[in-house]
Amino acid sequence: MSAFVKVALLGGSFNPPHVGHLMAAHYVRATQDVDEVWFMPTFRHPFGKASVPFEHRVRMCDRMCEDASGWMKTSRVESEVGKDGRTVDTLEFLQARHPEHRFSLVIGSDILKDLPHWKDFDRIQKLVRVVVLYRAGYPAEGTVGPPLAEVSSTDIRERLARGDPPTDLVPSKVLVHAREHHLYGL
Ligand SMILES: Nc1ncnc2c1ncn2[C@@H]1O[C@H](COP(=O)(O)OP(=O)(O)OP(=O)(O)O)[C@@H](O)[C@H]1O
Ligand SMILES: O=C(O)c1ccc[n+]([C@@H]2O[C@H](COP(=O)([O-])O)[C@@H](O)[C@H]2O)c1
Repeated sequence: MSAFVKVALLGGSFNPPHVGHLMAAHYVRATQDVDEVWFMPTFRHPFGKASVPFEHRVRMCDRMCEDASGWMKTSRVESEVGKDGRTVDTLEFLQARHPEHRFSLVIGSDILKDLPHWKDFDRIQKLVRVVVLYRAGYPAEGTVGPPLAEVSSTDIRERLARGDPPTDLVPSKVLVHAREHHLYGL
């Protein structure tokens, strides 16, 4: 057994979290030799993507983690790095803070087209193992596993906007939080 805690990081807006994120976490934990999966909501999105406040997205991710036995967590680290939300800076910060952990970075294949615009993706690949999941609709070289759920936060926000509650796509505890706080027009 490794002396290190092996942590897979799944960064994103989580606006809101959905079953695609949940399935991705389960898939990674089941197949990619990791002990924990951490959801890492954006604080300052590098491309300026607008979302409901960070605290709500953290709390919705927490609700999504509640039924797992501690291996699925939410990290507030993006609010602590103090820079402009670039993943390379977050990874350096986490590695300095947790020398006892071995991190990997998980991304969906929809993100591959954006990587030329990321800061220092070459350095990211030197710092950590990068796992690219096959997001349904985005086939690409080098992905792992079968196509994962065809669901996005964008679809969910659109359904909410037209009064069609996406109870089949969002963990029920996440929807409870969104309802209690009147997020997304609920
Ligand atoms: N259904 C899915 N299958 C595989 N990966 C996913 C899926 N949904 C999201 N991801 C991955 O999870 C990470 C965070 O995604 P994010 O929170 O931006 O969700 P999203 O559904 O893509 O949101 P939006 O529609 O608002 O862009 C990204 O790496 C993304 O590729
Ligand atoms: O590091 C970068 O330059 C960079 C540029 C854009 C996005 N990211 C990260 O990519 C992850 C997914 O973002 P998104 O747009 O799908 O919500 C999230 O963790 C972002 O911080 C990172």
